Formats: sequence, structure tokens, C-alpha cells
Amino acid sequence: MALIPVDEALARILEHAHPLTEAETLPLTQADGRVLAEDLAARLTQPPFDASAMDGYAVRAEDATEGAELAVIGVSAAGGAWRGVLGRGQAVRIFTGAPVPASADSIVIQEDTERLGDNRIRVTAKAVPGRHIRRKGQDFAEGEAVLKAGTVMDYARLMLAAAMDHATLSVRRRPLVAILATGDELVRPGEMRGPDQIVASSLYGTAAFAKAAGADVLDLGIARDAQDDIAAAIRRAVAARADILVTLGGASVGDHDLVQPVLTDLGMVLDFWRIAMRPGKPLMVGRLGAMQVLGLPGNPVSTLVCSLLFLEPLIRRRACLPPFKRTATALATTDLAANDHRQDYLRARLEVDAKGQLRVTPAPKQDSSQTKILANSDCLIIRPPNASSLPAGSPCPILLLRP
Ligand SMILES: Nc1nc2c(c(=O)[nH]1)N[C@H]1C(S)=C(S)[C@@H](COP(=O)(O)OP(=O)(O)OC[C@H]3O[C@@H](n4cnc5c(N)ncnc54)[C@H](O)[C@@H]3O)O[C@H]1N2
Ligand code: MOO
Repeated sequence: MALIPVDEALARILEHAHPLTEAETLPLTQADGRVLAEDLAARLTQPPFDASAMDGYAVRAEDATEGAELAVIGVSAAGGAWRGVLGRGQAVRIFTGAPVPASADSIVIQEDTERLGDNRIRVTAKAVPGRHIRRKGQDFAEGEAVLKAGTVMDYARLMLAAAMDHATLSVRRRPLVAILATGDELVRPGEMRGPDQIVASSLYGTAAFAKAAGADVLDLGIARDAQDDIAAAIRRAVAARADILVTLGGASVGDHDLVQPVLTDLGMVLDFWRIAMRPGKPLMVGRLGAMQVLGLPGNPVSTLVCSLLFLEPLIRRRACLPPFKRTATALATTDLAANDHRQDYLRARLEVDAKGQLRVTPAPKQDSSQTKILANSDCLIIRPPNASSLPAGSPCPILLLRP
């Protein structure tokens, strides 16, 4: 099978990435980052009454000319309106957020008055009709569909939903991503480890990554390099109705690379295998019933680079979330070598120079097993297939690791 170009691989994955339609109801406190399943209409009018925007006096503007003396006949506070009617030459003490008496048409801020004692004030700057009054409904009206279905809820939109008097929201459910590590050499962090064993680090990296992309995660643990062990774990993913199964390792051509044969035995339709990219060449993609399968290569850096390129867009499409913008351009600080037929993703550091220009420096080592280098990088430099060498100072495309 020929190696598939990265763009084609992504397009073929997204072909089967049907946006999830099911909804669930969540309290506001759990709805951050979630997608509204239906239009959200205001359950009240806001403000519910004409409200003062300042601390001062509610007046009839025609009476409150410069130098006029007014009698203060009541107090309107936020949460405690004054219910009377203003007559000629009268004012009501008022505070920010308090209902404006219907008979007043302006607010004079207290800095523009003098207290004369005996509940009288002098106006030192004339009132202007309508000034400092927030009109009833100026934010939104009861019944108005203020937030549309498909909106991604964030802090500002949650504040608005709360103001609209919603305690719960109907949101799209998140895709469930089941993650399975494979390999006799793997243990969990903190577990007893034999001399030939290492920690299944990418189980944790991939789980955190999938959550950040907008998925729920089912940790299937570590399967031994044995067909029945791998098959049992995959059956757990099916039973949990996972939308996406991610396997880690066992994707290549070695005698212990059993993931693909086991999945095929269970009925997976293989879409494609092996991509023209580095790292990440052995990526395998298929479908097992309704579950999309991404078989990610075992080297942890390859795992996360493939997650960035394929798992994130897949999750976000299924979750009805917009894609993250990760691409940018930066000037290389060193010469970049010519590339072969695989699209290369070089781990690199970014800095902003004195002119505000982004500058990018590739790490000297690019081994796909080195987690420390990836964690200390800011981006990946994209080297397209067959790119010619680039001298230092050239602009090059990058992919941000942290959008
Ligand atoms: N003859 C060939 N050998 C290899 C090829 C090839 O084309 N021909 N491809 C190489 C490439 S590229 C990669 S990437 C690896 C990927 O192979 P697998 O997906 O089968 O991964 P494993 O062999 O299971 O593991 C590779 C490496 O990663 C470690 N590993 C595995 N899982 C985890 C985990 N969850 N956390 C941390 N580390 C993990 C594993 O111990 C190995 O060291 O194949 C090349 N070989
Ligand atoms: O492509 Mo492998 O992913 O070189 O490490």
C-alpha cells in the first residue's frame, strides 16, 4: 500500500466524522465549553425595569436646571424601589441598579449636586432627559432567542445564560474516546516495573489531549501483546458505545504488532494504513461498526503528533466544535535541510524577536521516542514532502502545540 498524503488522510477520516446529534441537560456550572443543542430564549426581560446607571438623584429634567433646589422625598435602592410619584421641584435619592420612578426622566449624579440639609439639594449641572437611565429590555427581552443552537458556551455566554434565568442547558453530548495502550513492555506510572519495561506515558498524554479537544475519555488500560487481551479490551470499548477507539502502539509491521489483525478479526473495515509523514507513518484508520478507529503508532511523540493532526479535528467535528487554529508562520533561525517524500514535523521552540516577529528553532534531536523534547517545544515546523533546503531567515509554516 502506498503511503497516503497527510491532507488526504485527514479528509478520509473526516468523511466518516458525523456530528453527534444527541443532547444532554447539564447545570450551568458543568456547561463550560459545551455546544448548545437548541436555541436559548430569555426567560425574562433585562433589565426588568428602567434602572439607574449611577448613584445620584432621580429627577424631572425640566425642574433640574443648573442652580435649582429640589426636595428629596424618597429613596430608591437596588432591590428596594420607591413607589411614589415625583411632583414639581422634587427628587428621589437613587442608587446604581435601582428602579427609576416612572415620573422621573433623568438621573443627576451626586457629584453634580450639593446637599443643603433638611433633605434638600442644589443641582450644579443641569439634568439631560434620559441620561443615566438603562431602559427596560435594553439588554434582551423575554422570549428573545438570544443564543443560537450550535453556540459554544464560554464564560461570557454562561453569564448571559444565567442572566436569562437558565439554571440548566441542553447541550450536545461529547464524543466518547476509548484509549487502549498495547505492549508487554508497558506499566502504569508508579507500578512495579521489570527491567525490560517502560511506562505507558502516551496513555496519559492522549487522554489529556482528547479531553482538551472536547471528548470524554474511557481509559481501557494496557493490553498485553496477545490477541485475546487486545480483543477483550476492544469489546469493552464497543460495549461502552465509544464513538472513537484510539489504540497506542502495535501499529507497525513487527511480529508483535497485533492491533490491526485483531481489529480485522472483530470486523473492522480498514480505511487506510500508513501515512507519508514523520513521525507517525504507521497510522491506521478504520471503522468497527459505528466506532471510528485510529491506530496510533507507539512512539509517544508519533502518538501525539498524529493526535494533533487527526484525532483533534475528528473529535471537534463529531462534537460540533469549530477546529482549533494551530497554523502560523515563523522565520527559521537555522538552515533547514531538504526533505524526502514524507511530510516532516520538527519539534521546535518559538520566540518573538524585538520587531515582534516569530522566530522558530528546531530541536537538535528529532527522535520520536523523546517526550522531554516534545514537552519543551512550542510548535512543530512543517516540512512538506520533497521540500528543498531553506536558508536561515526563511518563513516556514508551523503548527502550535498549545493553541
Ligand atoms: N521495520 C520497520 N520497523 C518500524 C517501522 C517500519 O516502517 N518498518 N516503523 C517505525 C515507526 S515510524 C514507528 S512510529 C514505530 C511504531 O510502531 P508501533 O506502532 O508498532 O509501536 P510499538 O512497536 O508498539 O512501540 C514503539 C515504541 O513506542 C513505545 N510505546 C508503545 N506504546 C507506548 C505507550 N503507551 N507509552 C509510551 N511508549 C509506548 C514502545 O515501547 C516502543 O519503544 O515502529 C517503527 N518500526
Ligand atoms: O514515524 Mo515513527 O512515527 O518515525 O516514529
